[in-house]
Formats: sequence, C-alpha cells, structure tokens
Amino acid sequence: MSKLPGCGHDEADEDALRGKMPVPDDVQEAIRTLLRWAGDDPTREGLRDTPKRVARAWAEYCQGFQEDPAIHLSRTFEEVGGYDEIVVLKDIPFQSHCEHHMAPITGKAAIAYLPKNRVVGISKLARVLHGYARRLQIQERLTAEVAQCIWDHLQPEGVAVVIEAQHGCMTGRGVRTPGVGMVTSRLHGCFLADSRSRKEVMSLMGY
Ligand SMILES: Nc1nc2c(ncn2[C@@H]2O[C@H](COP(=O)(O)OP(=O)(O)OP(=O)(O)O)[C@@H](O)[C@H]2O)c(=O)[nH]1
Ligand SMILES: [Zn+2]
Repeated sequence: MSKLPGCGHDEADEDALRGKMPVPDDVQEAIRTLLRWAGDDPTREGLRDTPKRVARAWAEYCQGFQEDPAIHLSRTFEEVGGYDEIVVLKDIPFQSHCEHHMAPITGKAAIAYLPKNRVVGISKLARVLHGYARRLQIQERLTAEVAQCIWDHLQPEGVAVVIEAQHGCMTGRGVRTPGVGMVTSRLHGCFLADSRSRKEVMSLMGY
C-alpha cells in the first residue's frame, strides 16, 4: 500500500498517524524472502502488510532485550509489620520463544522468596519474569535468570522459582507431542541449603 485512497499521505505518514513503529526495509525484505521460501506469494493482497506486522510482533515478543528486569526490584517496602515468612506468587502466566526454533513457549511460573527486612511489590516479580521471558530463551536459563535477579537485587534469605511450560517446537512440529510439559526449578539461599525450608516453599508453591 503506497498511498491512502484520496489522500496525500505516503506509507510512512500513515504508519506515523497510526502510531506504528517504523520497520526498516531490510527487515521487511527478510520476511518477504521467508514467505517466498515457504511457498507463498508476498505480493498478494493478504500478505502485503505481513512483513511489517511480523516485524512488529517480534519486536514485542523480544521486548525484554530492551530492558534490565532488575529495575523492577529497585523499589522496596520496609514497613511489613514484622512479617518474616515466605511470600509466594503462583500461576503467573507467561509467553516466551525458544532460541532454537523461535517457537512459542507458554506456561506458568511460581516465584517465592523469604524476605530479609524488606519486601517488593508483588507485581514486580511478574515483571521480572516477563522481562526475561520476552527474549529468545531456553527454559532452564529463563528459570535461572529470574531466580538470580531476585537473589542479587532483593538480597532475601532465599529464592525459589519453578516454571512449567509447553514448547511449541515439541507440539506443533518435530516430535509432535501435544500436552507434554517441561518443569524446571532454581533455588537459592535457605531453600537450597535447608531441606525443611525447601519442603515448605515447594508445598506453598503447590509442588
Ligand atoms: N533443554 C531445552 N531444550 C529445548 C528447549 N526448547 C527447545 N529445546 C530443544 O532444543 C533441541 C534442539 O535440537 P536440534 O536437534 O538441534 O533441533 P531439531 O533437529 O529441530 O530437533 P527436534 O526438535 O527434535 O526436531 C530440541 O531437542 C528441542 O526440543 C528448552 O527450553 N530447553
Ligand atoms: Zn524450540
């Protein structure tokens, strides 16, 4: 689409008017090449804007590369009324993409920590997860990065992260085993060192 009918705007003007991110020509061309290689005709009407849409979708899927998730842990609260027990955020849904096939990884995470003197707003735990999930990942690294970030920046007594996810590269292609789930966990501090603490946190997380 080069011009809006009856209007002097070109394509770039139209994107700007609609608040759309510009997509470099070489990125669009790469997606056209892929469409052609897959057997379709990138010039047909239905695919004409697809290169831009795909590029913008990938910018969104990979938004985490543009942020340092630790930023979400910079604000903490110390007035906790003496609360010194485990805090758990369960069933946090997320989407990521595997670095091998760029296929979706969809699942849920449980994040727990035992605070030392201060707590963080609970939404921030989900924001840290999303900051790492919105990158090309393997599940093991995603799990480790979320746990390490909380461990380093909140400096609690302990951290536990459990992730359960389905991998599109195993369901929609390749071995084609729908319903199969992968479970990963990472523990730090008292949850790693002390088996009673570990049992307690795992049970609170539902494992
Ligand atoms: N450990 C791990 N493996 C993953 C993850 N996501 C995808 N994979 C695997 O990455 C592997 C890549 O293996 P390759 O043999 O190089 O790729 P492939 O020929 O496409 O393999 P198949 O998927 O078996 O068809 C596959 O076994 C995937 O199942 C992940 O998060 N963690
Ligand atoms: Zn994969």
